[in-house]
Amino acid sequence: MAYLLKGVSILGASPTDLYIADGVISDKPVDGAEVIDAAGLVALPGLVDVHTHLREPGREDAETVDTGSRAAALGGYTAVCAMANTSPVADTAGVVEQVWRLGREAGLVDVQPIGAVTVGLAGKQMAELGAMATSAANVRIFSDDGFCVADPKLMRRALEYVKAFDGVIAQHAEEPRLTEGAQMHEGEVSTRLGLTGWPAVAEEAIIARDVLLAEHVGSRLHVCHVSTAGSVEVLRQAKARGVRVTAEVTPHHLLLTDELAAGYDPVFKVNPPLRTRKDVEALRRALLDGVIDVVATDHAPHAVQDKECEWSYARPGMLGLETALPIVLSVFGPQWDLIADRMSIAPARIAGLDGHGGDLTKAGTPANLTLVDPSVQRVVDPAELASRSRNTPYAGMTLPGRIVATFLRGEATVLDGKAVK
Ligand SMILES: NC(=O)N[C@@H](CC(=O)O)C(=O)O
Ligand SMILES: [Zn+2]
Repeated sequence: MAYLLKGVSILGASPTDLYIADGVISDKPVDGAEVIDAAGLVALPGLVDVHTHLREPGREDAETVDTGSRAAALGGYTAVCAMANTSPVADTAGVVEQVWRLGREAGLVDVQPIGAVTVGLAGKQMAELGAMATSAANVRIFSDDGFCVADPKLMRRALEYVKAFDGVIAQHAEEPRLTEGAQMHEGEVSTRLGLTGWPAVAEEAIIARDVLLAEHVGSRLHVCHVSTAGSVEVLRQAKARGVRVTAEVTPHHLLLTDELAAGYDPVFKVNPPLRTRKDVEALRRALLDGVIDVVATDHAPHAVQDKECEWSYARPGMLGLETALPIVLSVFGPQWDLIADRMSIAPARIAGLDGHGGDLTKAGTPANLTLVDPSVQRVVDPAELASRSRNTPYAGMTLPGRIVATFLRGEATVLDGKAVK
């Protein structure tokens, strides 16, 4: 199928005609191309998420590779990295290949499996990182996300191991002794609500340790869901010294604060927890100045019984794929170059996903892109989400931006705001 995006604005530039044929951007008119009236629409390189929980295998009641892929495409994504905290854990070549194959079958986004760092995410014994790296899934990112690789010797060995093939360890930075029993951010609000707090230093201490380990080994570290102003300062110093560290921030940490816990609605329970206004502002500045490299959703679907219960019993995590771009647009406005870099180009580079995050003005670039209508305001209705779960913290909120179409290697996965298959 060939397409002509008529009058499209590439990253906010003046309107032009963009042709897609044979899976790539074409610089000459293509006969018989299907014409899409793209006046007023902005083309972005397809979004790439380095932190998605797809829940398959094991919790198909919360999400599957298929439903999660659909949510991703509808959110403007063309690639997602699937976290390893499934059941069984993605700690062998067999499981990562299964997830990779399910992604291919769904065919809506490129699903790039992340492998566990330790067997069963138990933090005791290194998983077979090499076998996962050389498997069909071609794993490059390893993470025990959900848990921190707390043992410094294991962390060091993992960093050393992946250096051989330029892999990266993505750390969920949480010193477990400092977060025992934690229910929310430790501060004024937790004191008032009588909930045990997760102190900012539990995150910052691990990041400080890990940038030193990464520096010592000369290997690549990626920090998941950075949530505090202090973490930003640790990262700023490490980057200034040339440490090979990258970092992500979630849409919810860019917008929401710990005050939301006051209603005890578990939809706002997440790890790391929502922090303070001061943290939110520091994270926004860090994304703007590049100390934080990417926006990652940490899309964390949960079944109703795991979320609609008493706060302390509820699982942490919130949906993200279908609302990420609207949230980022609402926070930063139409800064298209920034959005393209932090949500597509930089994440594709971190994940080693060639073909994503390409230059849409160049002929021959793989046609992975999304078309956004920034003029539309939409109310988030959980019932309309493609995800199998409903735990969005944005229900009822009016957000800017509608994903009109998404293309994966030149094939439409979303047209007119609807998934094609
Ligand atoms: N973010 C969360 O609160 N939960 C994630 C795990 C994680 O990303 O730490 C999950 O798998 O549900
Ligand atoms: Zn995590």
